[in-house]
Amino acid sequence: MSTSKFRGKIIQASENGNGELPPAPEIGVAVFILKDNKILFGRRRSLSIAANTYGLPGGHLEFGESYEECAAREVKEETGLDIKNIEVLTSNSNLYYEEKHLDITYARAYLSNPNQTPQNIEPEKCEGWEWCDLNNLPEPMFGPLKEMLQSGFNPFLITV
Ligand SMILES: Nc1nc2c([nH]c(=O)n2[C@H]2C[C@H](O)[C@@H](COP(=O)(O)OP(=O)(O)OP(=O)(O)O)O2)c(=O)[nH]1
Repeated sequence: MSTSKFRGKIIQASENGNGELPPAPEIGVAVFILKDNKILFGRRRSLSIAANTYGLPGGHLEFGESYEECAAREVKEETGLDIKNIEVLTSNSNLYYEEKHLDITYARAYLSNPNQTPQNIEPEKCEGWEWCDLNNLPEPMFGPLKEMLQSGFNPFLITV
């Protein structure tokens, strides 16, 4: 019988009655793209978790990918932008809405060509991209991201 651990407790596949294990944590990468004093945010559409909130470009880590590779790939897929100087800043783990366990790594990056403008390549997932000031952040914001920024996390200043 297969087992899994949930909140420190060993769980057997039969325990939830249908023979399924609890869902695995989701590994995500979200990218602060910095331009002058602005950060790129997009308003999420209803297909994804945290619908209608503002979040950073990003997505799920694929098998064999580094965080930096994931950051570059997701940014390109979602915005068409090429980014450079990608640095991993921090990670956090959240039980979000008590439904999903999100393990998110945040990276920072800059535009390879500062004249590039973001395109909304996945309009089914995002309403569009906006450059926002750190002192005038868009609302409502993706919960864990908001908590991090409200606690004083500053992607412009953090040294890694
Ligand atoms: N894009 C993005 N994801 C975030 C942020 N904060 C945060 O916890 N996440 C989590 C939600 C998901 O568990 C995970 C991936 O994000 P996503 O929901 O945008 O994924 P996606 O559909 O674009 O990616 P994919 O499945 O195509 O790889 O990261 C954020 O600011 N931006």
